[in-house]
Amino acid sequence: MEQLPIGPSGLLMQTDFISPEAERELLSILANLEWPTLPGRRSLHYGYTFSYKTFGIDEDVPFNAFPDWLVPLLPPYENCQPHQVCVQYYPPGAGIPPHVDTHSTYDQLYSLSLGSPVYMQFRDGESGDKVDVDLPPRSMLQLSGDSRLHWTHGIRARKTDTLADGTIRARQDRWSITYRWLREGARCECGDVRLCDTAQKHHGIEREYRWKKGNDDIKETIT
Ligand SMILES: O=C(O)CCC(=O)C(=O)O
Ligand SMILES: [Fe+2]
Repeated sequence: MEQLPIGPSGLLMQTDFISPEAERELLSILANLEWPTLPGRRSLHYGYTFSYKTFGIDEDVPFNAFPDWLVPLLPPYENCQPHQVCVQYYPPGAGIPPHVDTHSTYDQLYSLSLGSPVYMQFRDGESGDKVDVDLPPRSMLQLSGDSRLHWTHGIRARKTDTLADGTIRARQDRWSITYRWLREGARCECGDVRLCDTAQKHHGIEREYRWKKGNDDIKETIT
């Protein structure tokens, strides 16, 4: 993994995490999965299920084992397998609102991009800085440090991205595989009252949860 020269600190990428042939095979497997019939972004979940009551894992739902095709795609950088994996499909024009993945619940966070390249936007709510990071297909992205905790990330819902040289790039179908590990003790110590649910709880801040269709473990942040 290499630190990206742009964006918040802690943003690491490994390009060509899989070969173009492996990507082609994978996309034919994904095409045959039973996706929810929704307009816009669609998600499938493996591993543990998120609980809206405890904001941790739902102890009542058994671990949904990783299918064979997913196992070789698990990031090899951590000392255990992820606790939760979310496979998402974005038709052209679909995005994901700016958010941080829940601090208290999740620790490490990785995402593998497949299909269309897309710009992911990182935002620092404090300074107002926005940075567009191009996610090439077959790249593995790690969000750690500031990029994980103190900047939001999201994908604008639009059909094109305008590149740095002014070229307009049409979006095609995109898939991503997001990997999450549970945070030990389910408490985050970062103290960021804007974005951290643990810090907000300490300060008695009532948060407004807005659950997302098809990707329910993500909530809108209060930037
Ligand atoms: O599609 C992606 O690459 C990332 C999606 C995301 O931010 C998430 O699932 O939390
Ligand atoms: Fe996310």
